[in-house]
Amino acid sequence: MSSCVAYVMDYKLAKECSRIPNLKDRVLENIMKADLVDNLIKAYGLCKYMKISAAEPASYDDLTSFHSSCYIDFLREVNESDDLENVEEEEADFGLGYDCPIFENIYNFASWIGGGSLTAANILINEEAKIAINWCGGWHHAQRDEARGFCYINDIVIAIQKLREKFDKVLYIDLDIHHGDGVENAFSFSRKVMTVSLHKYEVGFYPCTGSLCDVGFGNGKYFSVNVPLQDGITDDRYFCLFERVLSLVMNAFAADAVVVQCGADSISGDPIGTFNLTPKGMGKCVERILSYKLPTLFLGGGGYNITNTAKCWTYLTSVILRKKLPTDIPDHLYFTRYGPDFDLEIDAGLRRDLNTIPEIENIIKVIAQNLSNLI
Ligand SMILES: CN(c1ccc(C(=O)NO)cc1)S(=O)(=O)c1ccc(-c2ccccn2)s1
Ligand SMILES: [Zn+2]
Repeated sequence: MSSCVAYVMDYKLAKECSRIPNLKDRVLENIMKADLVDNLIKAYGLCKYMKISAAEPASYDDLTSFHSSCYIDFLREVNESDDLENVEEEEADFGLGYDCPIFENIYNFASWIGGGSLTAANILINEEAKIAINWCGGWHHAQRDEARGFCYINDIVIAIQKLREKFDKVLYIDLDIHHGDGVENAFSFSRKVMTVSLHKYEVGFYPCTGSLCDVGFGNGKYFSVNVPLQDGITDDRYFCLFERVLSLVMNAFAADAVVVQCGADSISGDPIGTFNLTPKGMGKCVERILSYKLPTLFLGGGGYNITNTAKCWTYLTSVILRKKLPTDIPDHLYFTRYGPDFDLEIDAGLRRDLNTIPEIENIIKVIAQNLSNLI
């Protein structure tokens, strides 16, 4: 059955990396997360409604379409090195170490990360589908010449640059609890890419950027939109804010395509995140984005309760496909990971919502003022 939705699977990412000895926890966790998502989507029988595409690895030229050649050359050097200790003195120059440790095969890992979203972008460019999904993508913190915040390659920037070969203006929407700083920085001087990030903004909360007055620079002034939030925001208040902000954005920016980062660390119960959203709440934002009827690329991102992340992205896949799913988790390879409730739904927690109505009204007022400069 032909479908307007394409689903990119990074098969080789998991295979390529699962053989790597002493792979760092965070990287391993991301591979496990991808495997959980793939298996849950398959278990719900959603693949029959999508065109399944295997990710192609990004080439050196693809990676250096955004990242500096000295950064990518260093990743290649590490990849070929048989003694990781002898590259340690340089790693700090490229943000490697701590949150982004180096490991064997790091270049191959990077090319698969970049390749998944690039494959999805090409599917939209070639009109093989109207919507493309890559839950393995969404690494929004990586900068031109350094890894940051568990992100080695900014697959989102690489994909947006590729989309702009056909679509003049691209709207980027970031729903991860963390500010999408790497994508915003890449396009902060551009009028052709509008970045909209809804995120927690609090002293000491990574990456500590994305304030309301952060609007872009030069020619790109007012083409960066930031929605700074506090702990505990709920579905209703988040969607009300999302709807009003995106209405202002769509009125000021005639997008030809949309890219959405759906970081699941915004969902209640995440060990790092402190919002109180549920997949249904994020799903209402996805439905609003689908109503624009534009070529759209959906990507993953953060999410550190990996079974909740798998539930969230499986639910969002069903929203994109307009298929209603039974809430009982179907039997499959990882069924036992979903106990004790074995339920697809994630309930909101009891966390208090620290976002007040006056603060939300002020956010809307300031964003409206800023975007009025573009009309
Ligand atoms: C580097 N950090 C990031 C960066 C990016 C993200 C992210 O998900 N971005 O979208 C999350 C944490 S950080 O300093 O906040 C943390 C490092 C390790 C953290 C941690 C690890 C386990 C449990 C709780 N917290 S938070
Ligand atoms: Zn995040």
